[in-house]
Amino acid sequence: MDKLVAQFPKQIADAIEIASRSDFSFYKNKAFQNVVICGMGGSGIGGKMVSQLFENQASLPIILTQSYEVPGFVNEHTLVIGSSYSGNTEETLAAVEMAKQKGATIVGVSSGGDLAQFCKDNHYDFVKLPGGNPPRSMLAFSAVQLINILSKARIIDANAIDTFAKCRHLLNEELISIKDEAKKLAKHLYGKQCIFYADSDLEFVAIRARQQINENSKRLCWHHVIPEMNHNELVGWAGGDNAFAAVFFVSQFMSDRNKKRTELSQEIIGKKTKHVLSIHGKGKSIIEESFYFIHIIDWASLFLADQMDIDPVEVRVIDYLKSTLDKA
Ligand SMILES: O=P(O)(O)OC[C@H]1O[C@H](O)[C@H](O)[C@@H](O)[C@@H]1O
Repeated sequence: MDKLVAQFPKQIADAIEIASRSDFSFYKNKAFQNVVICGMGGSGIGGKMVSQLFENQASLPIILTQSYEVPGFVNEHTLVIGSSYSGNTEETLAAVEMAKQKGATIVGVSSGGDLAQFCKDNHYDFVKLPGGNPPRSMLAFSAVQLINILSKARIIDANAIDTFAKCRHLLNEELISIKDEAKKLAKHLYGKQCIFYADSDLEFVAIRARQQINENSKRLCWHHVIPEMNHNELVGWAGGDNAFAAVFFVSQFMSDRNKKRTELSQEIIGKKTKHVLSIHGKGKSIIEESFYFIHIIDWASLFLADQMDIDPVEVRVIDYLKSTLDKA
């Protein structure tokens, strides 16, 4: 897993290369009214990332769905993107099948599996990713392909992918500080109940933190966002103590009001636990900044696993669940 995380900056370039070779026809003579991305876990996070990062710029609503179904509004004017790294995740496969029944335009993104076959059988456009790795380690690949599909359809800026190229440079330039921050974060989380907070525009960053600590470090944790947590979870901190470690991802692009809310939340939480850490963003755009945060998170989840002498790769409990479901 260390090798895969170290390759994250390079994966961005490799993913752009795959995107540049993709030859699509799905958008020709189509006037889409909405977009639905279907994806779970390590593939779903790419959909969440893209739907949030391009929310203000996109000409259409972009929704992520993480279940066996697509929303009721899906019809022949909907673009549905099925994103599953293995191509075999049953929720995603059921959702794209339902989208097909509703006459939606479908594009698949996977390394193969049943999703590849489904796209082949139905003559849907398909992007093939390099296979053989845990889906969560291939986020750059799935996110870049989603961006490429959306920009090809002119739903987002045609040059959106260029911003991703800049992320690679930022991650390479900042590697030492990224690893230092990740070590600090892992130390902060060790032996405690982890809670991640981010501005609501960057919820996917906090979700990525939760997912990576769950799967790589095998720890329970949760996340919430500013400002919504100010209306409920902050009160729950009445029961908080030093067993909890709070982490705030502080974006440079946060509104002044949310900045103030973050500071006040930190002050209030700081009265309950001495373990409150802020991680400040770097980068010239929110896209660069989110890749910066994600690289810190990914490394931290491995450092934490190492401190606990845990194998970050195995997800035996998910394998057990899936095989039991298969027999049911
Ligand atoms: O990207 P996919 O192949 O659809 O996988 C989605 C998810 O499936 C399983 O639950 C894996 O254990 C997760 O790690 C993965 O993120």
